Amino acid sequence: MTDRTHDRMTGPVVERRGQVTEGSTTDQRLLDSRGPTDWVHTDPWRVLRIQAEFVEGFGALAELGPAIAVFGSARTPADHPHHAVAEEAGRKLAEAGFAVITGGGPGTMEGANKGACQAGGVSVGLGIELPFESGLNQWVDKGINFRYFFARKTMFVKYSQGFIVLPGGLGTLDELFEALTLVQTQKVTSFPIVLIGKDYWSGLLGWLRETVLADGKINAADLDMMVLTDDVDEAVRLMVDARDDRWPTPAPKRPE
Ligand SMILES: C/C(=C\CNc1ncnc2c1ncn2[C@@H]1O[C@H](COP(=O)(O)O)[C@@H](O)[C@H]1O)CO
Repeated sequence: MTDRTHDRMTGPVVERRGQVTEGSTTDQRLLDSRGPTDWVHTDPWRVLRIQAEFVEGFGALAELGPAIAVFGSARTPADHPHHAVAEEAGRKLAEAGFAVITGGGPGTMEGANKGACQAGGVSVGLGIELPFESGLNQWVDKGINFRYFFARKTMFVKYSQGFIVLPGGLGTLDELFEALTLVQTQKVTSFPIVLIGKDYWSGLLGWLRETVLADGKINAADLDMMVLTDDVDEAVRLMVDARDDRWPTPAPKRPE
């Protein structure tokens, strides 16, 4: 007969004989509020929190409809021309029937949310928990706060039909290059990426062409994934065209 008195069960994991490790059971940890709390910082527990971020994000955004993400610097002052461009982009995207998704933070994000909100559109902010608290800007009407960048990034790509990228720093570059990689590897299809700000972005595009392309690290066609413009109307038109290609106007219903 097996002596089960020394079995240790932690959820689905059973430990016996030499494999038994010291520690409390899951129930004990749940019910004994005086017990150690460091277990909530363990990886298995973190997985549940990550899962919860996906579940909450998918739930909150499932019925958003066509949306465009607008990226750009968190540091753009409200009186900077880039802020006005972001506001114009948010407004014109909303007027074209798009929800506008930003990182929900200050600067360019706030500009785009303000434009969308004031135009009566759906203004979304996907915030990120950072060591320096900034919170969702006041123009976000539907906001989700994420702990994990990767869960948040999934939401941007899953719920946007295109990206508009205004001048920005490392965060913006990360978002731009992630989108480019996803399009290049065909993880997303029919996904326009428009850079607004010729003066700001020309240097980067020149380096991609003259160094990265010249050295054979990308194909010429990869550069065509981005359109560079100063014209917000052109940026919005490209988004509308992509939407129309993807969802052509449904044929009128035949009378019953
Ligand atoms: C820097 C400050 C606050 C930062 N708060 C942010 N809130 C939400 N999203 C953010 C924040 N900072 C960066 N992001 C994301 O990256 C992009 C901007 O980063 P950049 O380095 O400024 O270019 C932006 O699109 C967000 O998605 C206090 O001012």
